[in-house]
Amino acid sequence: MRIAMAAFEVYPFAKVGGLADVLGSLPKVIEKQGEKVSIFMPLHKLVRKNCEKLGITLESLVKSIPIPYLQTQQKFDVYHSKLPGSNVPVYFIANDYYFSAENVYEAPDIAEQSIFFCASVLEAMKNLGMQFDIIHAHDWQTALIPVYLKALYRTDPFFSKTASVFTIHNLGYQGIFDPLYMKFAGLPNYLFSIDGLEFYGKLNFMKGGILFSDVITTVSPTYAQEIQTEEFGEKLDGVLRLRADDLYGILNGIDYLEYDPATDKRIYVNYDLNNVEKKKLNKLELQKALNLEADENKPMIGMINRLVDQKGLDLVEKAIDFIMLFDVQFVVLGTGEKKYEEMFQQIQEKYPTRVSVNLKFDVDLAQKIYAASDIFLMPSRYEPCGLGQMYSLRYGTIPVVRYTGGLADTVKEYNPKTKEGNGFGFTEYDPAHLLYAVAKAVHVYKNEKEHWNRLIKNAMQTDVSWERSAKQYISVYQEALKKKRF
Ligand SMILES: Nc1ncnc2c1ncn2[C@@H]1O[C@H](COP(=O)(O)OP(=O)(O)O[C@H]2O[C@H](CO)[C@@H](O)[C@H](O)[C@H]2O)[C@@H](O)[C@H]1O
Repeated sequence: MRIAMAAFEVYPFAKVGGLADVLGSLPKVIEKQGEKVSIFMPLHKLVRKNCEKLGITLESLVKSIPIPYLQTQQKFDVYHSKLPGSNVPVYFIANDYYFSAENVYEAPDIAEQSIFFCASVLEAMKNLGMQFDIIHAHDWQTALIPVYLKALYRTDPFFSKTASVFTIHNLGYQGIFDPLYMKFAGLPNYLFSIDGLEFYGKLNFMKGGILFSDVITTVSPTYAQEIQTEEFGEKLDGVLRLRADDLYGILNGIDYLEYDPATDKRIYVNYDLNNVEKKKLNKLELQKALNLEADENKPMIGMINRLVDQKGLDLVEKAIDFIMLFDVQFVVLGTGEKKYEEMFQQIQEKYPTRVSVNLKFDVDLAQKIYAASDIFLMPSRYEPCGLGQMYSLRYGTIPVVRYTGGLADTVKEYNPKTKEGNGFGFTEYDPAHLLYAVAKAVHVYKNEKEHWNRLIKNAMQTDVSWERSAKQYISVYQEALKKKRF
């Protein structure tokens, strides 16, 4: 099969959150399993910067391609490179007007930007004569690709054998805009209806992706069920129930080659299951680097997140003073909403010797925290899959999570009787429940060394690789070809 993926973030070219990790790793594993994968992404300013840093040169393929049906004179160029560590081609859609913001999601008009990208991807394929069996679009920024395929390109023989797959990485971001963008996008008016892109009087790109793709996936089996309920459905639960037969939940994985504590160059000291005591050296080094008391026996709780409501940070705010009573260290890495940045700054001021708050985006520091921490905190309000807990497991850092979405699919409560389980968690969205889960973890860490060592072993042996999930994607692609509608 020839598969084209389209997304706004691909690691290492541009990363804001977990979407980049998925696009930077899944295609490589699908390729290893014998399929041909290509990636299409915008040539963000950040991509140019990262390519410079990584010594990657981009090859120019075509220049100044117009898109006749859009209400813009803007044209696009296509550049080409490969996903590092693979043969997966990456095609960059370049246009200085739309993709010159400092960061990925900072363009002045993200609706126009997304429309321009989606149309460019399809026009680039035609222009370069690249036909695909599957076009796999990720998140709302690329959700108009399946819409265009079913609307404007429906009778185009070039795409007659192409099926589309749309993956929801996060239903919390849908791309909701003024209906006037229908005209800019060159989409027929009849699509602006309750059975189409209309959403409470607005235009909803993600709704388009859900309704017009041949198959929909999301990033964990539990989240696939949750989003069909009113509680998690973000007002699209009805539409998702309508397409329940074509909706699959496939758990994300992580790149086992890139993220391996035995070889990871970003961490201070490498270790594996056979010499896991060396993990503590990472803690000692990080304590020194972050000006915390260097004490290998102090439990260190790590947290790495985009600082947004989704991540359950209000629970942390309410529980933190009690958590600090356990005589722990707390290391935070994240950027995001101002209110949360301020909240963490205040926590840092209150506990200057035991808390380290790092309000920046730093992938190297992230790995150091995954390796150094004893406990990784992820109390999300909702979590489509979550990668932080997966990196933690791989690095022998015990996750304490709220059992929702992919967190419920990957973290299993430790049972001291059977010695099974790889972490701790809670279900009710409540600070007391979070506190209890942290207390359990700290208690075992401090008083039950044998169980703690078993937990580390179980965590590091948990399979969070892509192998199984990549197979599932391939069979979903085959389903999409069978299910291809009109
Ligand atoms: N300040 C910082 N510095 C360095 N690295 C940072 C960082 N802040 C976050 N990160 C990194 O960004 C990634 C976050 O990924 P997650 O999957 O946990 O959440 P996210 O909500 O972004 O992803 C969405 O998409 C993914 C992919 O499908 C789903 O797993 C998830 O549930 C969904 O919300 C991790 O690799 C983490 O280390």
